[in-house]
Amino acid sequence: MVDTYANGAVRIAHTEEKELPGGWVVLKFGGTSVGKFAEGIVEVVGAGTKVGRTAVVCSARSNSTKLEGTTNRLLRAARAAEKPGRHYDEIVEAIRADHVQAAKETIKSPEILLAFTEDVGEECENLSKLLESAQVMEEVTTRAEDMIVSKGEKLSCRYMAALLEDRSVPAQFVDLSSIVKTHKINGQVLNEQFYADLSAALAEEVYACGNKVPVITGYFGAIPGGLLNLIGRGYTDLCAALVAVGLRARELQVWKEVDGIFTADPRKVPTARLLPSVTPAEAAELTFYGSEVIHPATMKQVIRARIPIRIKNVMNPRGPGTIIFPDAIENINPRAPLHDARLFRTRSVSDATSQVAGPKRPTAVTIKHKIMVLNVHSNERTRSEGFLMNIFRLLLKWHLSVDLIASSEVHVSMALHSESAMISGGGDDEYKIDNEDLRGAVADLSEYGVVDLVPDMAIVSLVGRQLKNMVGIAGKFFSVLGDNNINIEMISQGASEINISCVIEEREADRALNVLHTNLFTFLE
Ligand SMILES: Nc1ncnc2c1ncn2[C@@H]1O[C@H](COP(=O)(O)OP(=O)(O)O)[C@@H](O)[C@H]1O
Ligand SMILES: N[C@@H](CC(=O)OP(=O)(O)O)C(=O)O
Repeated sequence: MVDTYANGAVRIAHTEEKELPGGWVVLKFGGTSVGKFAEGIVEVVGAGTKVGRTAVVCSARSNSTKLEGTTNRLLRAARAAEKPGRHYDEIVEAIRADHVQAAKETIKSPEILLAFTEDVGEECENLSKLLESAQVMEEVTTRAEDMIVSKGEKLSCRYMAALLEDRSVPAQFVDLSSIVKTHKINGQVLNEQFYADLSAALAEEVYACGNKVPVITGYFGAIPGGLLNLIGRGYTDLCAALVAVGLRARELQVWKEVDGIFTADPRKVPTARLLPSVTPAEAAELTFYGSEVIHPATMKQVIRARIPIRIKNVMNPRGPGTIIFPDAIENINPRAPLHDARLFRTRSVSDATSQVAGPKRPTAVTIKHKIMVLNVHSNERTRSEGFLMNIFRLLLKWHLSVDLIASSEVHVSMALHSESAMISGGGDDEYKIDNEDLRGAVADLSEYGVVDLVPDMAIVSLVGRQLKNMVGIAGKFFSVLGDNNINIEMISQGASEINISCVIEEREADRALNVLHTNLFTFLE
């Protein structure tokens, strides 16, 4: 007799699952991929099921750009619920219509289409109720906001599961919106035990799908403090990573609309080349300094579990992509898996560990936009140790985090990044500070020295595991910028042995990227 779950899925013994050829591969698809290439996703998943066990994790749908996507619409609905009137109704209706329309265009089976349309209706009705009650309470709490946002992934995954079924790939929608049992985590949120427990719980959800492909909501659970608050946008990457860890997957595949990681942003540098592989530390550095290919928390989890991450393109599934391959186990620092575990290093070129075969070259060049430099020149009364301590204390107080720092005994320059504008004006208008935290920080910092702000800047970074062995590379980096009349506001080199960064004017950013790529990458051919 066939052993089945309550939902009808065939139960496969866990031991048997592990014996299946190839093991588990976890596939993560972002919102724009679901929005624009849903049928391409079906093909990728269908092909995956032929060679091993496949689990799918999806973000909320975006028809064109993330800005106009479901998550942003849901957040706008939450803001509308904070004001009087039912202005959120039209947003809910737009979300509903959008999903139904997508299904009508792609799902052929009338039964599957009908069932999906009814599910969408129910989810949207429930969403309206959530918004209504938030309005009555005159507050959208973090918890309510998370519940509102979770609808995006639910709708998206219901759609992908329906489409897979329609194309004869047996699939099962998996809702993780209440996977986190708050009483179990004992107030300790996002520590390693929490992630370990969660990974195990996610694997159980997958096993419960039996022989069907699980289509898992990237939104996972009622984390105290809020998923959006604590993890931020891009939480689906982390969810996929935890599923991969729980399943001890053979590989985590992150499907995007770009062939993989390039030597520079291919949309800005036409001669950029696809990199077959990068190290976890390089990928982390690139993500932090503007080439956001993968959420940083994601990498930490999978690399610690020694699972390779492959970046692939939904528009070109046959392409090899880029693989982020975990380091050898002895080099993984369990507390900080993206960093070298050795305490003592040598930067000497004769160091045995630095004898890399083949030509030495930087891995990639990247730009981080929306940077502002904050300079503090100490007044003479303060001693240097106390000076730096006070500055960092005030940055903490005002929730400002520093991307890059250069300091002398009595002067400190810090590059700050913010997605939202902290300053307005410029051109013929006076600059003014729009952000409360920045205003508070400037007022407090002024007690310790003279403060000035330099807006409209960008960080340009050269990243590569071989940089530390490339004698003269820093000189070349700065002279290429100088030869092209690109003024450097601030330099930081040495803190990371795989990164050389400096701050330049935003208006020069794309030109800098191109001249650096031309001069530091192509001459090495
Ligand atoms: N070095 C790089 N390699 C690949 N993509 C890069 C790089 N630097 C920046 N990017 C940009 O990162 C984006 C990632 O791909 P995409 O799938 O479009 O993003 P998202 O997942 O945010 O929708 C692309 O828009 C690409 O232009
Ligand atoms: N839907 C969420 C979470 C997410 O991870 O999105 P994406 O995978 O498309 O970056 C967002 O837009 O932030």
